[in-house]
Amino acid sequence: MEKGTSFLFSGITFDKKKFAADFSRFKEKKESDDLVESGKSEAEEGARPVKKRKRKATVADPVEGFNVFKTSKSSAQGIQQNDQEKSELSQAKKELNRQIERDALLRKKHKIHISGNNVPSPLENFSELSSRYGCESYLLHNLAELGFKEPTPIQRQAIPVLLSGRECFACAPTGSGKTLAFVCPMLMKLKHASKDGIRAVILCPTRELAAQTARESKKLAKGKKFYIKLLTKELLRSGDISKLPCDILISTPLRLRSAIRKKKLDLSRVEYLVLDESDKLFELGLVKQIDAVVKACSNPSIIRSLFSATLPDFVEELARTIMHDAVRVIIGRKNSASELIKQKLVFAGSEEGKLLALRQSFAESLNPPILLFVQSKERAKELYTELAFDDIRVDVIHADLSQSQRENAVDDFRAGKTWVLIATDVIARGMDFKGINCVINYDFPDSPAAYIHRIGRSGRAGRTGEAITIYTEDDVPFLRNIANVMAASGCEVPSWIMALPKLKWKKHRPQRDSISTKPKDQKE
Ligand SMILES: Nc1ncnc2c1ncn2[C@@H]1O[C@H](COP(=O)(O)OP(=O)(O)OP(=O)(O)O)[C@@H](O)[C@H]1O
Repeated sequence: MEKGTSFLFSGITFDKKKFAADFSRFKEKKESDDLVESGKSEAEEGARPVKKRKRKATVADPVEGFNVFKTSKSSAQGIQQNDQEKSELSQAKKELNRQIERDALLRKKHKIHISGNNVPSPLENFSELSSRYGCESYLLHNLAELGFKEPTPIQRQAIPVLLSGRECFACAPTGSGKTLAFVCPMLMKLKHASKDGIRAVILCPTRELAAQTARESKKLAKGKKFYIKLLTKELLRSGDISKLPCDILISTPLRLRSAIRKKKLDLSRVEYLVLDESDKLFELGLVKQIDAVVKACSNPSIIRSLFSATLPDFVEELARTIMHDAVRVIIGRKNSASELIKQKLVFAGSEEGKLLALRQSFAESLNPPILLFVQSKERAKELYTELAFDDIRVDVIHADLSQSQRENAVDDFRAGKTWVLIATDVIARGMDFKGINCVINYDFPDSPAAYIHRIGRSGRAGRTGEAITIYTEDDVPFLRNIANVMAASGCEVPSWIMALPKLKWKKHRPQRDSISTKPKDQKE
């Protein structure tokens, strides 16, 4: 990728060298004004329109330095025209500078950090979707109906980037509206439903997230007949799905690769590919599947984008190998937790101590909905068995459950039928449960990224939330990394934790004593 340019702290002086790209874009625009009759060029779509210049048709266009055959009259006219051109050029430069300054202020206000060439102006409001990009009324209507008054910071910047036909990798806090940031431009670019094969693909790491994304996309597309399909097991079994009309296909990588292998799908016409929770998708277990999908999406003009709340350097490096002239958008600090979450660390001496502390805190004040994370499905089952007989509406979700059991667990939690949901990391990413009051890390998370995603199930869409992380002696060496995340998002951390040595952290999933309080001979 080419070296990034950030306008964030730029002044108002127009530096031709620094803004060579913008300057040349401006020049190109002037030169092509008479040629472009309708429709916006990519550059025009990106920057706000610079005042259009009407060229005079009376004088033959001089070729610079070769005007020796001109009459004195025409050279006088030429000088006059030159003056006019100069003054128009300086006006346009001023306007461009003002725009750059406005963009910088807006980005600064919303903590939008960018790098890349000719990054389009961020959105000031949703109505710019129609004034700048000709957005259809159904979409604006749906945004209003969903109660979205203002674009979130990631939406302000990523939507114009994608609408300008640029590839994008984006990192923004959990619960900050990344889904809309990629679905909205996708719908706008696709324009109408078509039966010409699959035109867009969204990959999500889990079935639950894929189902949620499909549902949210349909809400945004309401009133417009798009074919938005979730690639389910049933759909995959139902014979030839290659003929199925499908504008947007949403899937997990495993299922999609399986469809590609069985030659059930043709992805050669895909125009847009989104990798949601991209760092998860690039993890060892999934990267081969992603590779297969990326290869199958062979359309040379495909626009790819990567979104996540955590974007480690290795993902950026991988992304650079597949993306062209991409724009990088970071909201706030990279790899940080949402500032809306009050984070706490609690020490427990043993597994028994953990359970006791949990029961006590539930007895004192239970403020559902609560999401409780443990490190494995075995431990999820054990904790469920312990709490199921307490006077709490508790449920559990993990990978050993059938798809319908998993769906029911999510639906009941969403509907408020379940107060406390015990979960493994299977729902740690992307899941949008409205108004979770508290996330409890019953077992310490196995990485800082897992911590950020787990606690990010609360404190979403502008609401506040709470996160409690229980740690034992085994977890102490890893405390510092979590404490760093906490401190970076403004939470207080005991000084002794900040004084702990920094550890290079791979995966921390220690062997823990059983949660079960049943005597050994009564355990299954
Ligand atoms: N412009 C907006 N104004 C208000 N709410 C919004 C806006 N855009 C999205 N939301 C809401 O914010 C919530 C979080 O959005 P979303 O699930 O896309 O977050 P995310 O950034 O993808 O989070 P995660 O990193 O956890 O996947 C959703 O309930 C969504 O409906």
